[in-house]
Amino acid sequence: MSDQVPVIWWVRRDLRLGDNAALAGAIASGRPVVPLFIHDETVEALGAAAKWRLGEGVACLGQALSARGSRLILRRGPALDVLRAVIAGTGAAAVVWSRAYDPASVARDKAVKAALAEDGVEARSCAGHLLFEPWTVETGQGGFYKVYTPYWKAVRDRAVPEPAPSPGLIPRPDTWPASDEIGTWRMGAALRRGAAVLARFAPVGEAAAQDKLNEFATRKIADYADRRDMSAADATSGLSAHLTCGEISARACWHAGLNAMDAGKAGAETFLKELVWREFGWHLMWHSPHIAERNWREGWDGFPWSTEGDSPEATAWKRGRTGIPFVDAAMREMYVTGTMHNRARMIAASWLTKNLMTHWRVGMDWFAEHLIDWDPASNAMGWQWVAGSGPDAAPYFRIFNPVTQAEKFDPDGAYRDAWIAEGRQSPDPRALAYFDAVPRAWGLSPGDAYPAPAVTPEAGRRRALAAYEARGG
Ligand SMILES: Cc1cc2nc3c(=O)[nH]c(=O)nc-3n(C[C@H](O)[C@H](O)[C@H](O)COP(=O)(O)OP(=O)(O)OC[C@H]3O[C@@H](n4cnc5c(N)ncnc54)[C@H](O)[C@@H]3O)c2cc1C
Repeated sequence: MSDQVPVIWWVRRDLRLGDNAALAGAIASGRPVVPLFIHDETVEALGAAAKWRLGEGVACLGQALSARGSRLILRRGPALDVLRAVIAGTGAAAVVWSRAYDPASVARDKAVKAALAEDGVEARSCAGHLLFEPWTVETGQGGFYKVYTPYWKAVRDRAVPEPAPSPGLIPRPDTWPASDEIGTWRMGAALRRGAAVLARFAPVGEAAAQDKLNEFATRKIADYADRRDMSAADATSGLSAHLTCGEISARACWHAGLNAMDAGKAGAETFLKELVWREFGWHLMWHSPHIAERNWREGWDGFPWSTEGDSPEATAWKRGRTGIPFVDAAMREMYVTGTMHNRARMIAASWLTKNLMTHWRVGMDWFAEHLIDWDPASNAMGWQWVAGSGPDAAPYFRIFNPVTQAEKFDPDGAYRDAWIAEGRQSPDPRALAYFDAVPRAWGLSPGDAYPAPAVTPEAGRRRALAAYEARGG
């Protein structure tokens, strides 16, 4: 086969040049590489914030490729149709991509692989999104792990290859296939005016991700274990959206953590453990994909959660207007930055599923719409963990009290002050940004009175526990 027959690098959740086995494999073939991003039905299905963030990441990768004399070709349509069209147009003989593990992508990729094989085109998938392929971690009995700690013990000493450097040269074809302009895809359309606010708060791209990792490993990782729960402390890596988009590899993060551990930085192991929570989420989703659809434990199916996403209580939760400052601060942080502190996610989720007795799916779907770091596995695992219906979940009767949680994790009120404007003399700019981020139709203004809670922590707790006991504990 001629060396000039191109290879297509099908770009998906690996918006990076460094440590990218799919790209490296394409280059190693010695043939011209056609980087291709497809706006297919899995992109169409994304929530508003995640779609906007992906679009920004794709644009950034396009610029990085152009700076190296390559290009990112953009096409829209069902993945197989687009691949066949680009193969026909370029004469490409192979397609290579980084694996995805959510059920919709797995089904698509299987179908694409089979169809391309029938067409006589080589199709190869590579690892890259995770540290450990989900099927490679097995219990002694040959099953999958349902509890985090034994999973951690099973993987913590595994050898993880060092991240590979960025390629020097990306060979280009003589002629490029046609490409859409990303602007015509309007990936921020569903966010409306919220996109401009997010753009101020969300760093994008491989270089930004690497900077964040370096800064974290140099300045923050030593205190990570002690300070990661302090919601206003800026003590975590802030890498989640970069990881979700694949702008940095999990291996690069893992090795930064290992190096910090070798250097005696106390919080480093906790950081590795958190990276492994992400792995565990994907392990669970791979082996039990229903985790994102229904109660992982069937015993919860009869629980009297409200499934009404637009009840007055659920609506107040969605809008950051519950009257419980820690919960409201959390929700507002999400509209402005597209992310939410982990402790705040737990408290916001607990308030919805326990004090407001609303189904975790309502919350999971809402987060999926508004998080730029939306990760189907971590989101589903997190919600089912808080709700009590998941594997290795927090017991239902352990109900977070947002007032005592605030005393512990936001002792000086800095987090609540950062995100709540009502009643403040000179509100924080971030608190004001919330009013620019949310839909005008909500009719909110910083001069509004702060709402009184519809349910107090004590009353909500009693109601939730009564329902739990009626279910038989
Ligand atoms: C209800 C709920 C929903 C969540 N939804 C998401 C989601 O959609 N996307 C997402 O990336 N994370 C989700 N998480 C996990 C966690 O809140 C975020 O990963 C974390 O807040 C990201 O901030 P960071 O990058 O500064 O994390 P760090 O504390 O710096 O951790 C480093 C990395 O480890 C991983 N990680 C950390 N904590 C967890 C965790 N509890 N579960 C899984 N992975 C973790 C993330 O990839 C993170 O970037 C959810 C948690 C809960 C309780």
